[in-house]
Parts: sequence; structure tokens; C-alpha cells
Amino acid sequence: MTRSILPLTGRSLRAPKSSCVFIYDDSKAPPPPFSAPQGLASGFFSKPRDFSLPNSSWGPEMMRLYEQYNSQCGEETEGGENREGPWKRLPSYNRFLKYATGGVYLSRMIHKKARLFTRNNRDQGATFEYVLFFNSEEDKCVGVFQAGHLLEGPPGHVHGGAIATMIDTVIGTHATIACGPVLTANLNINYRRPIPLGNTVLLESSVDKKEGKKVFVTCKMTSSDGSKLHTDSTALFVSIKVSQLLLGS
Ligand SMILES: CCCCCCCCCCCCCCCC(=O)SCCNC(=O)CCNC(=O)[C@H](O)C(C)(C)COP(=O)(O)OP(=O)(O)OC[C@H]1O[C@@H](n2cnc3c(N)ncnc32)[C@H](O)[C@@H]1OP(=O)(O)O
Repeated sequence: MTRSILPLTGRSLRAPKSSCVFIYDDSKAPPPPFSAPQGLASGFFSKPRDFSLPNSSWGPEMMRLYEQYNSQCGEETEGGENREGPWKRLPSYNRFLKYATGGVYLSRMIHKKARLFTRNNRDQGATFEYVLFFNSEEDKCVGVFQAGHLLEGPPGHVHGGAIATMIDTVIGTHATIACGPVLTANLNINYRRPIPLGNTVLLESSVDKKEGKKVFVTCKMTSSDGSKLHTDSTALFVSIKVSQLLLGS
């Protein structure tokens, strides 16, 4: 069962013993057509919106791939039993850090109006519609991405920066799962074929190598049926201490 908050117990987060960082969302956007997960946060904040759940803007290809992976996800059944599955859908909120137990009110240390920019548009379907799944047995992360009309670069096609953003999102998440808090140090992208606006594409990442603080990740972006290669990319992520970001050191 997905949770509405996600503790990031980074090994390098210097904070009191019981500390964890909560990812939350305070969107006033209408709820998605599927019920959002209940969680601890609802006791403190408005109900978080999980942006990775289907909404009415998702087209048939986006829905097909979502169902394909979601049907292989482990979950808690209505009877309270756990169904096994190799994949896990990763929930997604529009804000990372608000509150850390131990008394640190993080949003005051950062910026209270800050929002994750892939999730800051309330016009469903206009920009980044995506969902990520992770398979821990195979150590694979996939992203299903439907590119909205506000992401135009070349006429009728997706902007290269928006494509890079989605690649960074998938491989950044994968690197975080693999190594805890990281930053992108280097990202190389070969753009092989433009992506028409409105199309759904599939991103697949794998961790190639870990070397001390460094983790090397690769990613391919293909058409939804896998027949066309849109990009191939490699990236280097470097582990950081979260306090490095918060304190600006
Ligand atoms: C269930 C769980 C769900 C998880 C849920 C996850 C949620 C999470 C989602 C995230 C999804 C969005 C992901 C966005 C990710 C960004 O967008 S990050 C933002 C863009 N990146 C930045 O702003 C980074 C800016 N750069 C820096 O801060 C620093 O340069 C870095 C990258 C932290 C490295 O600095 P440093 O820690 O001092 O490291 P340093 O000692 O210089 O270098 C370490 C090693 O890396 C090498 N290195 C460093 N930079 C480079 C480079 N550019 N090229 C080659 N080698 C390099 C060094 O040579 C050195 O190698 P060795 O000597 O050890 O062999």
C-alpha cells in the first residue's frame, strides 16, 4: 500500500535520533478520480495529492502502461492481506520537505512557496504527466511519461529541456533509492528522435556502477511500444549530506 508521506531516512541526514524527512503535498487541486492514499500527514496537513495516480488527462497509452506495471505491484488487498509483486509504484507529491521530526520546520529554512516544478501545474495534462515504478529484485526503475502541450520546443514536439527533466527525474529517483540523497553531477543525453507532443514514452533506467560517493546510471527513453528509441543517456550522481543543501554549505 502506498503511503501519503515518504520518510527519507538518509544516512547522512544530520538530525536528532528519530528524525526523518517527510515528502508532502498541500495542493488545492481537485482530487484525482482514484482515492488518494490516507496517511499520517492528513492529521497535520490537508490531504496530499499523489500526482502519480491516473487522472482524466491520461490517454490510452499512458493508461495501458500504467496498468501493465501497476498490475505487477505488490499491494495490500481489501482483506488486509499483502499481494506479492516485483514492482512498486512510487507516489509523487509536489513538495519535498516541509517538516522533520525533532522540531526542525524545514520549509522555513528553504522557501515556503517552493514546489517541485514537474508537479506545479494544476492544469492536468498540460505539462508533465508521469508515474514511476521500481523493481527491487531487478534493480530497475521505469517512468511512464505523457508530454503535455505546454512542453513544446520544436513545433509540435517536446522541448529537449523537458526531456532532460524527465530523464533526471527517473534516474535521480533510481540513484536516490540506490544510495540515499544524491545530486546530479553529470548528465549526457543523445537525442535520437523527437517526441510529438501528447505522446507517451517509456523511460527505463539501470544502475551500472557504484564507486564511493559516485553512482553511475543509464537510461533509455523509447516510444510506448518500445519500437523507437528517443534518447539514450548516462549520468553521474554524487552522494550528499542533506544538511549540505539545507545549510547551503
Ligand atoms: C522509495 C524511495 C523514493 C525515492 C524518492 C526520491 C525522490 C528524489 C527524486 C529526485 C528527482 C529529481 C532529481 C533531480 C536531481 C537534480 O536536479 S540535482 C540538481 C542539479 N545538480 C546540482 O545542482 C549539483 C551541483 N554540484 C554539486 O553540488 C557538487 O559539485 C557535487 C555534484 C555534489 C559534487 O561535489 P562534492 O560532493 O564536493 O564531490 P567531489 O568530492 O567534488 O567529487 C566526488 C567525486 O565525483 C567526481 N565528480 C564530481 N562532479 C563531477 C562531474 N561533473 N563530472 C565527473 N565527475 C565528477 C569527482 O571527480 C570525485 O571523483 P573521485 O575523486 O571520488 O573519483
